[in-house]
Amino acid sequence: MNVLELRSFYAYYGDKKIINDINMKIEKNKITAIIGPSGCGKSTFLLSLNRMLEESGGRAAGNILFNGKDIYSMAKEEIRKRIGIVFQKPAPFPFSIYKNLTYAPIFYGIRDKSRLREIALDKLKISGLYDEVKDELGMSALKLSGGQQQRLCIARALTVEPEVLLLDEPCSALDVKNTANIEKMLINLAGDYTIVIVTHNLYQAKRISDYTAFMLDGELVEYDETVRMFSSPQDRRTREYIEGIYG
Ligand SMILES: Nc1ncnc2c1ncn2[C@@H]1O[C@H](COP(=O)(O)OP(=O)(O)OP(=O)(O)O)[C@@H](O)[C@H]1O
Repeated sequence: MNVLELRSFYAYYGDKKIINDINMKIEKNKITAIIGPSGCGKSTFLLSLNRMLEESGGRAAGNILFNGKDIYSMAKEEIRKRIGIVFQKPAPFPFSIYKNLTYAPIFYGIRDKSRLREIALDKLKISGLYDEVKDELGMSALKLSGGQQQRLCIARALTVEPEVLLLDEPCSALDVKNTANIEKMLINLAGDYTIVIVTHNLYQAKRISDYTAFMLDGELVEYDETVRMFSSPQDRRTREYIEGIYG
């Protein structure tokens, strides 16, 4: 079953076409990796999926269906709640760890203190941070390490129970150990959430994703199960990209 479907989708910054006629279905509760050379439009693609494209000054044309409904006909707040996003640079709010985790649920109307605590602790556990911070929930999130901050940002994105989690190079500022922690977490999350991850790291795409999409100059060149894409790419350009990086 697919959660998101792009139909003849285009994205522009000014007159410049960044995304060119993408048709694609994104499978529910799977990890889909978006790969491609720098500047090919991966981030623009991701921002399009929850309408943050507009905030960054871009413009969309064509359709993106979310559970069959066009996201451009839905309220932005609803889209943001149901399709969360985490960026490359960990960016916790300059508040306590606990407040980072209750901020969005409070914004969306949850007032019950025990419910808020339950949400915060649950997401900390999911992110694997609980044991590391359980006695310091009142501490500023900015005092956490970079890897912990990024796990907190993912936990925070999950506090409003999105269906889809978008991640834009979430590990590129992290070391190997922190990257491994996040990859493990994402694999665990995939049973309950649909994950779309932009990565320049082909090994990462191979390790964690079920499907991989290869983009070039704003076009979707090839989209397939990750195992197939890496073992027998159908398009010469995909093969060259994969081989170029490896070789
Ligand atoms: N806010 C913006 N305003 C104008 N042009 C932009 C904006 N954001 C991105 N672009 C342009 O859109 C094109 C695609 O950028 P994008 O960030 O989507 O590529 P990318 O594949 O994610 O690149 P990288 O791997 O380097 O992050 C680039 O030419 C970039 O300069």
